[in-house]
Amino acid sequence: MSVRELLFGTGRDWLSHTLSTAEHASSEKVVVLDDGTGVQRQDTGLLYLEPPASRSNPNNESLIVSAGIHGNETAPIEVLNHLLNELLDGQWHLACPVLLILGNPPAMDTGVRFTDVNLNRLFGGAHRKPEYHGLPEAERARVLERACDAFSARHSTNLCHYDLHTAIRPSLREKFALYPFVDGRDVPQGQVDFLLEAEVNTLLLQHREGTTFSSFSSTALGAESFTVELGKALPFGQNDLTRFSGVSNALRRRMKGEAPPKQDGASQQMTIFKVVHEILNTGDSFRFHVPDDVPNFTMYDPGTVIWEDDGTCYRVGDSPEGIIFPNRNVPVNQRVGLMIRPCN
Ligand SMILES: O=C(O)CCC(=O)N[C@@H](CCC(=O)O)C(=O)O
Ligand SMILES: [Zn+2]
Repeated sequence: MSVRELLFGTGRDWLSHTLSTAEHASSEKVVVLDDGTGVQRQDTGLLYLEPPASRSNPNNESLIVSAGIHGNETAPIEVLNHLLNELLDGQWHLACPVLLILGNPPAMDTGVRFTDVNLNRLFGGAHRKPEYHGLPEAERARVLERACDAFSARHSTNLCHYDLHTAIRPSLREKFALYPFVDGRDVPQGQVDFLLEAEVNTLLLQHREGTTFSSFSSTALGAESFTVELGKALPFGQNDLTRFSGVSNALRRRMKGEAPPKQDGASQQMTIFKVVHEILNTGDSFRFHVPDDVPNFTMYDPGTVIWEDDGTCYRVGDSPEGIIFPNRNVPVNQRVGLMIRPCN
């Protein structure tokens, strides 16, 4: 029997196993690969990978890599599943501890962003709020936080978390990352180089702490964390995975413990924006003036009214601002979009 079948059952791999057990927690299972790497299936969509103690970890790091926090963002899920299949098939050897996560299996199974409530607003303990009590996403946020806590307790040195997403709208800048806000922390150059290696050449600096998965791992675990947006969200089977080869190659290189490639200074440059305003749905009188079909990074001139309600009118300030993730169909008090301004 192949390693894949031992872990996931006849004819299955991690993704098909995760979809088939989406409605219930799968039992724990451990398999040791021929090269001594331990693979522990901790729960549905939750895998802990540990190289043998005798192997060196040249980059001295540990990685949490997640996808499918939104169930309809399928390309990053397929990317992680392919990388895992390569590892299980013996195509390369793992050098560092890795926690691999498929975030929201029931939503993945039905091809929706979430089933009851947006999982990526429930981290940092937000899942404990009474209004989320008993909802499947609240329980999943608790399970994921606990798994990340346990992983970081074992592997706290140079812990990094990449939470992979795709966007609802097209983007004028196709691939971009968001760096969660932590007071006084700057983005390390090594992380910028990794993002460029992954063909992500735009970075957004958050202006305050949030309740996203990357914000949780950054604040609570001290990880270097990013939400990474890799293109437009499409259903399973419709992704052109060649568009994701940058992130796939960069993650494989990190998992193998290889040194970063030499940067080509002229062509590789990160464009950085800072978030200047988070638009929230304020309730009955909230009016959002961004049309439904504008792409991410559409820029607005100073003075443009972006949103208003009976008490507030938000206008673009003294220099142009861009819109990210515009989405008027969110519950009261949730994010309708982000306004950004270029830093360089
Ligand atoms: O395209 C959209 O409107 C949403 C894409 C998405 O899921 N983005 C993440 C960003 C998380 C962050 O701010 O770090 C989200 O909204 O959860
Ligand atoms: Zn997403």
